[in-house]
Amino acid sequence: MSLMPAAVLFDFDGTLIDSAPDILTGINRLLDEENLPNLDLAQVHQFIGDGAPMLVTRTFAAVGRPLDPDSVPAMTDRYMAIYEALPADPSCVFPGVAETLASLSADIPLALVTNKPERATHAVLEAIGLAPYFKAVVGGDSLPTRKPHPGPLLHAMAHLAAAPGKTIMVGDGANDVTAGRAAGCQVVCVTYGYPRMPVEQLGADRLVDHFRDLPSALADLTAG
Ligand SMILES: O=C(O)COP(=O)(O)O
Ligand SMILES: [Mg+2]
Repeated sequence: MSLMPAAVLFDFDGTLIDSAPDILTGINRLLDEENLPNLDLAQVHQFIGDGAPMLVTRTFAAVGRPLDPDSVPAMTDRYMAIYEALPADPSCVFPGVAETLASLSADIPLALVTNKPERATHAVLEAIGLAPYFKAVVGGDSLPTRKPHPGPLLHAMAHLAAAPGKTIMVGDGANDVTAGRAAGCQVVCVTYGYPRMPVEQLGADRLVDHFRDLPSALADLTAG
């Protein structure tokens, strides 16, 4: 095997899974309950990545009924209950992800570091068959901080006993790059996710158009 990092940390939404259609379904059911107009997929792509409370906050602002900050937690709980009741479809896994994670995880420890709440993250991972590949899972509500804060990445690396300088973060957005840099990691971004800005401008060390290109990008970065 070529030289590889000590560990790899992965973002979830937009990197491993195309979760936006399920998130859209959940958000629109919530909006229906509130007698509000529905969002479309392009809007949801823009609202994913900063955790469920921010998704809900952006949604209500977009349909013209901004939430009082005090009502965000309860509305987020309601959204998560709807989302968790939706069956996760294994076809949401991006091409090449399952095979690549299977082969990487045979050689190095992998962790998931997502802003999606932890309980829903575990449920989706189990439903789509990716759970066995991760030695640690950190969700957006697992710790007092979430990405772009480096805390969740540092927590995952401590769990894996992996040094930041030898660990690579793989994501799809600015939060992943900012958190990765702040945690002392190199960063790879996929180009097919939900970046909210041109992916070339995120400042990643490498971009990959397809998940199957990841092992060679990891080997390149590790070789320096
Ligand atoms: O729940 C979100 O906002 C998206 O989470 P991510 O960190 O897996 O992209
Ligand atoms: Mg993401």
